[in-house]
Amino acid sequence: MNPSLDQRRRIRARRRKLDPAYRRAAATAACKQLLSLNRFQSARRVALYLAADGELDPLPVLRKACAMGKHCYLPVLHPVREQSLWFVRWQPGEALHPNRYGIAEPRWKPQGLVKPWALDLVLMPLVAFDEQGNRMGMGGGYYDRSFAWRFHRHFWKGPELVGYAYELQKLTRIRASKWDVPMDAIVTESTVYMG
Ligand SMILES: Nc1nc2c(c(=O)[nH]1)N(C=O)[C@@H](CNc1ccc(C(=O)N[C@@H](CCC(=O)O)C(=O)O)cc1)CN2
Ligand SMILES: Nc1ncnc2c1ncn2[C@@H]1O[C@H](COP(=O)(O)OP(=O)(O)OP(=O)(O)O)[C@@H](O)[C@H]1O
Repeated sequence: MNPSLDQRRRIRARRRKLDPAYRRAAATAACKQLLSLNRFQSARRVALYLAADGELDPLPVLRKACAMGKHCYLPVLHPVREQSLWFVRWQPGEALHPNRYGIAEPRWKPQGLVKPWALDLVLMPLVAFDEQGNRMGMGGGYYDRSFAWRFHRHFWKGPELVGYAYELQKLTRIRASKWDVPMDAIVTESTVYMG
């Protein structure tokens, strides 16, 4: 069996088993870590995600960011571009609908859409990471496709890509594929790993 498939399944299962009290404490602690970063404080347009499958919950960050006057965006499966993402402005209380994976997303409207390169900071959901900034996701290649243009940029690399995950999702080393877009930093409930 493909070892990374097996690993993906194992980590997802471990993540789902965390108890609610730990989840809440971790969501608060990770939010504090993120808020302490200059690159978060100076970001105006921030993309986050809505937690699914036991992911570390960025809702405290979303609330705080909105209160700080930042514009918050959520990933939406691109209607025509295969396995790619768009980002749609969203605020707590606005309507959400499940996408084909059952993950809640806002309905896109032309005026609320932003291209990935127009964001300042992207909080990336992930299944596993390593300290070098390598990321293993859910296996759809969505974030890799959406930020592949980064490979052709030498100076301006667009938004800061910040992984957001539980400490238990850290692996010693992830073997990156050529299409894997590395992250600039990873924030967990206990640490910030800087790329
Ligand atoms: N919260 C959150 N939102 C996100 C992502 C994410 O990782 N987390 N994505 C990050 O890319 C995109 C969605 N990507 C996903 C890719 C695969 C599966 C998934 O569950 N796949 C099934 C098998 C495939 C199927 O059901 O058709 C599985 O692995 O069991 C879910 C989301 C956009 N939104
Ligand atoms: N830029 C790209 N162009 C074409 N195909 C790509 C690109 N990036 C990834 N893929 C394809 O997507 C598939 C899934 O990639 P991978 O397993 O790295 O996804 P992932 O990062 O885990 O998923 P996600 O970003 O959705 O969480 C691979 O088969 C890969 O060939």
